[in-house]
Amino acid sequence: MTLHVEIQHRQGDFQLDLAFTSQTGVTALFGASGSGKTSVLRILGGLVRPHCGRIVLDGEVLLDTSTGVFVPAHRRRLGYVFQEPRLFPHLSVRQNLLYGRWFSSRKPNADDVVRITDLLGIRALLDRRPAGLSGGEKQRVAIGRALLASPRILLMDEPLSALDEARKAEILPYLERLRDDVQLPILYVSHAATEVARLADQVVAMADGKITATGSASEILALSSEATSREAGSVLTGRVQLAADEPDIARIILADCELIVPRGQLEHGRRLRVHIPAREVLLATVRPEGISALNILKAEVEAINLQPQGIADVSLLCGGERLSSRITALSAERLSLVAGKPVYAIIKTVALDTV
Ligand SMILES: Nc1ncnc2c1ncn2[C@@H]1O[C@H](COP(=O)(O)OP(=O)(O)OP(=O)(O)O)[C@@H](O)[C@H]1O
Repeated sequence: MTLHVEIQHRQGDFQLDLAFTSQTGVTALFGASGSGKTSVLRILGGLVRPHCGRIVLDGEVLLDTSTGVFVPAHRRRLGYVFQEPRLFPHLSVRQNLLYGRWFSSRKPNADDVVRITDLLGIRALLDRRPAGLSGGEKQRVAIGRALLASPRILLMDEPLSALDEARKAEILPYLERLRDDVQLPILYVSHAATEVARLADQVVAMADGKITATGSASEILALSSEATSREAGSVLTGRVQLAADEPDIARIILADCELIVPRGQLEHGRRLRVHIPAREVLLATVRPEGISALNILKAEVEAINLQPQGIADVSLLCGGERLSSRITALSAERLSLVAGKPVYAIIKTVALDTV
């Protein structure tokens, strides 16, 4: 799958001006509120016609303002999942799920319904009404409805933002399954670094209607640019290991070290990306004792970048992994940090943001 997007569009005082190409996998449109992410999705979905633009999906031109091509929304075969599930309250889950077929050229059959309801863990809910479902269940039904319309790509607009942390944790593994098992291309709008770290193969960072950076999740989330500074940090990839004698925790096995995190809904053996915000990584020059943090990693200072307002961004090497720590310049000075110095990186387990 290749999606090529070029847009120039003014709405009120706001100007969108961007171009990007996304490949198979999950591409995240990542940026602060008001950066224009939803506007891009609405234009892609055919809900808004931009002043100037060209959108090509796998060689098919969906929009080209220079030649007057505008494929209407219902013919684009794109699945749309919004922040709110937008289910019909008077229809059962089954009827809600099948609603999307009216707009699909490929009608789902009974096998499709079984496959998708199993994938999303909603088969037992088929005869229920939306009013009786939890927020997480409703959103999984909304995802199922979008999938049953056989989309070529799924557009997701902050699909977890209306949910509490527990419901987010419930849905994230299903999105990972869509990415890994179904291999459905997803364009995922989010301002949450945690979700982007966990899901995205490619990140398009946006600010003020423009693209500020594109790259892998680890490249973009390591940046301390204006768009990401609050969440600057590292993205580490490992495999989940669960042990019967450790019922509450999971170990994330990385290249040369491991992290302990709350078990939550994590599945044994699954590849997982964890985002560790730089502000949650403390440094010590001797191994701390009598401390509640479970993750204390041996590391070496790679580089120190002094930032405005007395902040120091410290890049660390932990075995084969690169970890960022954001401390005050005063602390860096007091610890006499220099490149090559051995240190201990202390990560609060709850700060791992795997959920
Ligand atoms: N129909 C419209 N008319 C005028 N301005 C609009 C319109 N729709 C959106 N905007 C403005 O465009 C800008 C981008 O909005 P958009 O919703 O795309 O941002 P976003 O990054 O998705 O933000 P959020 O995460 O808060 O949804 C905002 O300043 C918004 O006020």
